[in-house]
Amino acid sequence: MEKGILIVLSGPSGVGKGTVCSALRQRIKDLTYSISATTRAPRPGEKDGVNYFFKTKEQFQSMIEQDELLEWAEYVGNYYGTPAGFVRDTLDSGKDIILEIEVQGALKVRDKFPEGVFIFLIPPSLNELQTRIQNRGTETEETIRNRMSVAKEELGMMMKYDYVVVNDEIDLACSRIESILTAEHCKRERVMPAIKKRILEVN
Ligand SMILES: Nc1nc2c(ncn2[C@@H]2O[C@H](COP(=O)(O)OP(=O)(O)O)[C@@H](O)[C@H]2O)c(=O)[nH]1
Ligand SMILES: Nc1ncnc2c1ncn2[C@@H]1O[C@H](COP(=O)(O)OP(=O)(O)O)[C@@H](O)[C@H]1O
Repeated sequence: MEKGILIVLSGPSGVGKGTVCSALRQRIKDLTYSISATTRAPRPGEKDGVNYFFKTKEQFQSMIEQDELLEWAEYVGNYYGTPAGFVRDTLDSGKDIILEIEVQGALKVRDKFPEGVFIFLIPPSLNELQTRIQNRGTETEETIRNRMSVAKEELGMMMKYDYVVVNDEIDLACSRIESILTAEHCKRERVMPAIKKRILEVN
């Protein structure tokens, strides 16, 4: 069986990765989402095993020691990592998987999966980025300052990605990413299952 495609979506905090990713999963039903492990505290409404696997520092350390993580990174005082087994099993079953991770981790994934598709989401402007983080209302003023300063560094890394997508409007950003994925499937001489279904329905 043909392996699935590994997709990495990165971008500064508050750009809309989470929002765009869930909209994309609504549109592309056969896209699997990789749930990361983190030592960050859950935000209101976040659920263990849905948004993240919430871990203590000791549990996270043990995952590193047991070689359970495809990559991991420290980001603004917390650890984040991608469980390796789930990613490999999904790809082996022929399904595409999307990882929503920050830049340092993405570069490590690139070493292991050079054939992956690396997409960087950017805001229309830095002012708009700050407004989005503030309006989300999940961060303290200090965390927002730290995240904005990391954001500027991260934006400097966008040329290391295969594609840069502007998240001005959620629907537009999703369509751009969908087009990228369609093109990547074509490059690999495949038709995305969602498109195949659409064509069959028309005929
Ligand atoms: N390297 C790495 N980064 C991750 C992982 N999971 C999430 N991240 C990134 O960690 C950063 C902080 O995530 P989070 O605290 O949820 O904040 P948010 O991006 O503002 O929603 C974001 O850039 C995420 O994409 C992971 O498994 N590995
Ligand atoms: N295109 C957009 N236009 C306006 N607001 C957006 C857009 N995309 C996301 N948002 C809002 O910006 C905030 C941050 O989005 P989120 O998905 O949490 O970002 P990230 O996962 O990158 O940190 C949320 O309040 C979200 O509703």
